[in-house]
Formats: sequence, structure tokens, C-alpha cells
Amino acid sequence: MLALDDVSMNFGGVAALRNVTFAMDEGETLGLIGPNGAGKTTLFNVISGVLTPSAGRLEFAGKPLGKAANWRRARQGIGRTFQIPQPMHELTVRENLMVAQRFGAGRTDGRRIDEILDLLDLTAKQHIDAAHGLALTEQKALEVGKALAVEPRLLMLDEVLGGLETATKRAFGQTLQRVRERYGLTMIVIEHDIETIKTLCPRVVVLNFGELIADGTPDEVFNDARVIRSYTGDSAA
Ligand SMILES: Nc1ncnc2c1ncn2[C@@H]1O[C@H](COP(=O)(O)OP(=O)(O)OP(=O)(O)O)[C@@H](O)[C@H]1O
Repeated sequence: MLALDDVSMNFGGVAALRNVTFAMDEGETLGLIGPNGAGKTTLFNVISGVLTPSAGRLEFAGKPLGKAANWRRARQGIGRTFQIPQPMHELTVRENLMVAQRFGAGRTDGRRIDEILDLLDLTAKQHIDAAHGLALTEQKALEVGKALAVEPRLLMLDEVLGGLETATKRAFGQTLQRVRERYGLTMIVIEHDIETIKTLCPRVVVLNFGELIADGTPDEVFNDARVIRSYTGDSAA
């Protein structure tokens, strides 16, 4: 369903992505890991149309992805969250979801919004000011809700579980699994917590300095000497 072929992204002299090639089947959940600055968010930006890659080709649902434009990618079925929750100010939780739906899906469908609120445990908060009235987990849930409101087939989550306490993280991980099953989603998950990755993702891709250095099951990847070296910086590992 998603294929990247030799994708590179340069920012001036910085090569944030170097010839990244991988493909995903419909329904797969892929964990995307790598040390800070490895290129994970840049990869999301390239797939979601925030950035046009310097080189390479992207294909989604059998069609080439053209010039970057995030609304166009959303309408093609690609939804994503941002690392820092970005609720729209002076709007309620429900209004935030409605704006996201209109932007990304080109329509408003109150029943889908009700369902998203319910799945993410936000129904009781739907009329609260989204920028000021939500706890951290709820802010994260709203960020996921906005991505779901665009009615994606591919959902990309950028450290959506980051900063949460272990028990909350586990519970939120289960919520994400319910969401995935409900909508039959293909997912890419950026996450630093190894236990969460193992629970959610049967397959893991590792980036280091913009290069894809491993692609396999969590056990394969976490035992890979190159991956261990990329985290420890220890050339003897
Ligand atoms: N807009 C930009 N302009 C210049 N350099 C950038 C830009 N965006 C990212 N970079 C650089 O590209 C590299 C990859 O950054 P990116 O944010 O994609 O990494 P990451 O793996 O998501 O890191 P983190 O885990 O810290 O979020 C870094 O060296 C970063 O400084």
C-alpha cells in the first residue's frame, strides 16, 4: 500500500534521509525507531506531504504521490499526528475534530466524530476548550482524533505516547489497537519505548543518520549489532 523508493531529503548540507527504500502492505503496523535526529519526523513529513523529498519516489495505494501538499495527502487517505499537540485555539474538542474532518476528508459527518470521541474517551470533554482544558493524555488523544477525522487508511503517529506514565501508556496503547481494528488501519508508529513497540508493532524499521539500517521483527531488530551501536555509539558492540 505504501512504497518508498530511494527517498532522500537534504536540508542544505544535512542529509536527513538517505536513499530510504521500504514498502508496507495494507493492514501492517510498522514501528519506526532510531536515535534523536535519525530522520523519523522528516520521513513522516515526506510521506504526509509537508515536505517534497530531494530525490526518490513514493507510491500510495498503487499511485505515485505527487508534489507535497498535506491537504491533498489527507484526501488520499494519509493521516498523521504531530510530536507537539497542536489544538486549534478557541475551539472546543469537537470543533477541532470537525475542522480536521472538513480539511482532510472534505465533508462533515457528525456520527464519525461521535464515534472518534467515544473510541478515544473524549465524549465527556467534547465541549471543553481544547487548548486549555485538557490533561496531557487527552491532548494526545485529541491529536490522534484529528488524524482519524481525515478518514485515513494510513495513520502515522509521531511519539504520541511520549511523556506518558507507564500505566497510562499501556492503556493508551490498547486504545490505539482498538482504533486500528475499528478502521482497519495501516499504521506507522514513531516511539522510543521498546515495550510499547514490541506490543504494537510486529515489524520495526530503524533509521540512523537518515539511513535505513534494519527492517525486521522487534526481536531481530533489537538484537542487531548495528542497531545497538546506533544507540550506544559503541563501535565494539
Ligand atoms: N527543517 C529543517 N531544516 C534543517 N534541518 C532539519 C530540518 N528538519 C530536520 N532537520 C535535521 O534533519 C535531521 C533529522 O531530523 P528529524 O527531526 O527528522 O529526526 P528525528 O529522528 O525525528 O529526531 P527526534 O527523535 O529527536 O524527533 C536532524 O539533523 C535535524 O536537525
